[in-house]
Amino acid sequence: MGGIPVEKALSALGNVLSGLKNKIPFLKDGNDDEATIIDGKKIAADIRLEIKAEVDELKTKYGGKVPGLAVVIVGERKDSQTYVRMKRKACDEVGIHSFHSELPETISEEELIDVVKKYNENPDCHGILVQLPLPKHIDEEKVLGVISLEKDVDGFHPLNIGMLAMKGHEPLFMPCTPKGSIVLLERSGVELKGKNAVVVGRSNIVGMPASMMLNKKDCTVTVVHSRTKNPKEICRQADILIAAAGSAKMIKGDWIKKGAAVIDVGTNSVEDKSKKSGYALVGDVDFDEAKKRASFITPVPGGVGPMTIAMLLQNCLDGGKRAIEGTK
Ligand SMILES: Nc1nc(=O)c2c([nH]1)NC[C@@H]1CN(c3ccc(C(=O)N[C@@H](CCC(=O)O)C(=O)O)cc3)C=[N+]21
Repeated sequence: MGGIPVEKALSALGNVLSGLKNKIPFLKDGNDDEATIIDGKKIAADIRLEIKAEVDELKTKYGGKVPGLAVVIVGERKDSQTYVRMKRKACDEVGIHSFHSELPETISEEELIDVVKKYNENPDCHGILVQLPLPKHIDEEKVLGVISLEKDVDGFHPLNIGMLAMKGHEPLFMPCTPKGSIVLLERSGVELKGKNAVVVGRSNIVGMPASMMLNKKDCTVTVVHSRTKNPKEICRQADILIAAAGSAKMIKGDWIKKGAAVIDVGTNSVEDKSKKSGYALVGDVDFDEAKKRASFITPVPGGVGPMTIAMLLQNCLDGGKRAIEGTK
């Protein structure tokens, strides 16, 4: 069971050791005051290898059956097309079959719902992802609510979110970005139990589920949002800080408690003439300032982003396994 135990253990150990290195004076290299940078790209690549091994195992055991993911994209937004391309490539890499529906901007809500229902009924499809945002004439929640609970690999269905919130319940799937943030902390050896965690932002897809997941991990959680009176003072109490506000570099060095672990979920594109594309991706945290105070910090890009996709693959594998093995 569980793929390649030796490589897996060594890699996990490597991640924890590179985290510990900064904590133990004689192991530490470089500047004492700088945080360990959590390498999301590397951790996501490790996870993809683990997933690939499990997909292969499933395939051998069940006569060639593999998990299947349907990706539904409406319209021609450049960023959505990029994300969808990355998801497709990641599926190919681990051996998950992917189905694609590229639908015109003008599609009606009913037609889109029919596409989702077809995938609900397709036994070779174990996960359905409707790329957000959808065009304005379509009610996102209505469409997401049609996705079968067992195939809700984004974890956005109200019942999955409800089970995440409730004590004594576990959702079938958890949203990928906050789940990826927590896996980054765990694989870096950051203890969560009893810690003060602050989540900046309360969106349905990141901030709100992140706060519930941290609560389930026994953190004491505070949510900071646009109406919070003293966000800086509250952030300064955080042992764990998750920034998901969607505002470039809003979290400055003096918002960070010394030794905090900082996960930056922001992906803001800002103009940058030195780049060929004309823009650069920056987080919600002022990275250069924050790394002087934090003990751990994620970069943007290369932090949470790659983990979002790794967690999507993990959710597909989990859904595919439940369906193929006939368990619930
Ligand atoms: N139904 C749905 N599910 C989603 O999970 C979903 C969505 N809709 N809509 C859009 C957002 C955004 N999202 C990202 C995925 C990967 C990176 C990622 O890998 N970023 C790279 C950089 C990529 C680049 O250079 O542009 C990084 O941070 O290193 C970022 C963002 C998933 N989303």
